[in-house]
Amino acid sequence: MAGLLKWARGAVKRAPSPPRVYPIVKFPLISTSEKVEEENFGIERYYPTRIGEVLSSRYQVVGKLGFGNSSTVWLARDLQAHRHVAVKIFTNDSKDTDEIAIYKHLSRGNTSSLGYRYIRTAMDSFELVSRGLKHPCLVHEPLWDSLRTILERSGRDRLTEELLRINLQRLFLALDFLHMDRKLIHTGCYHDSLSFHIKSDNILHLIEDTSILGAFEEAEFSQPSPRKNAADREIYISRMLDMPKSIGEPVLCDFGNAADGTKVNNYDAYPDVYRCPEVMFGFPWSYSADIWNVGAMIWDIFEGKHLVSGQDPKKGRYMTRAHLRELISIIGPPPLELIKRGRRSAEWFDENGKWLEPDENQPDRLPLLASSSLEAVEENLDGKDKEMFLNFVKSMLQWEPEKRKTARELLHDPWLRRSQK
Ligand SMILES: Nc1ncnc2c1ncn2[C@@H]1O[C@H](COP(=O)(O)OP(=O)(O)OP(=O)(O)O)[C@@H](O)[C@H]1O
Repeated sequence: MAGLLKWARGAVKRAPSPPRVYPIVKFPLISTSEKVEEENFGIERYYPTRIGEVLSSRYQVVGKLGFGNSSTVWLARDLQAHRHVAVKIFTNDSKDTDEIAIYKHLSRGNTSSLGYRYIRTAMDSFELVSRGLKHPCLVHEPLWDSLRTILERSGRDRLTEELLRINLQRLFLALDFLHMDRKLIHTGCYHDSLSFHIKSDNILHLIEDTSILGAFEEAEFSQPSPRKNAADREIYISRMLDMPKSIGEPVLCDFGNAADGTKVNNYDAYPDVYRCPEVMFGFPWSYSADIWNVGAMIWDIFEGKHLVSGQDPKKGRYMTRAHLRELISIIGPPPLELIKRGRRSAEWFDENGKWLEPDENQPDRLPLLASSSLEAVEENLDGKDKEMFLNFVKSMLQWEPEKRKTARELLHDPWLRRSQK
């Protein structure tokens, strides 16, 4: 009987759709002298995707969603499952096969846990080959704008307090799953110009109103996006998805550089202003480094500016000493215990934990800044709201990693829970 039911279910399964035929139509042509999107990162590294192309005998590309340093991302129609998907096609030099392994690892966790809903998952993976070189590919749920793009679209530079809470609640659920269930730290290695930390670009939104996917496909079909003809390919301008009827839940993305939390991680990680004290001082970092990262990111999306600049007035660029003295000004000096643990502490502190001020022998040092506080640099809230918000932020921006609250503890924070009226 069970076999018969299975057969019946299979028999009524829809046959794969035939690929849509893309007629040769006119499209706005971009001058060959203009550099377009991924061309700025070295075009020969990218797979020469064409709109209308069927990938892996299953996914027909219907438009370009975006690009990054290591991939292009395309909206595709899954001809077998009769739905839209996002296909991320990695460059031929990418180390992002790690990302595929990480998605496999993520899917082996407790997928019924709440946090799993708030991380980007992979539905499939395959490989393309172009000019003899491999391009790993991941298939994801199509997602809507990132937090950063939402702010840009709305012409604002900061989220409302309520939106901030909603996003952070989901983010901490995602991090709790990542840290506790999967033993992963979101941000691992850090390359000079690339940053893979938790940031507003890495928080995208689920699409509940799927009509925007059909509208995207039709818009590309009837009014093809501008493109440039290059020797072996067409280079397209990405198309934005329309505004959905309502914005779906936020999901955390970009796990390609996640670090194994069960190992001792002692290498340089996190880009400049998001870097936690343990990385600056040079001792091992763990899950709590992500928490510091979130504390610093909150400033970007709620205050409309970085918490610190890290700009060294004498060197004219980011320097750890400039970062440290800004932090000292707003959260006070680091405890002696922490200074003693740091491999690099002697560069900035004496053996009693006192900041090394400039003197005749070392005039190039930076003097400490005037003392300020998080209260003084927070500009949006007043009274009780401000007090509760700052207590919440301070529980993340603790010099000592052990004193930072975990993602799970932060979910119980009184300021964060205030929205659940
Ligand atoms: N699932 C998705 N749905 C819709 N758009 C997406 C999706 N994934 C990525 N994008 C779009 O594609 C862009 C590039 O994606 P992503 O940041 O993952 O690429 P990347 O090559 O890993 O970037 P980088 O290496 O520069 O951080 C994103 O900014 C986003 O606009």
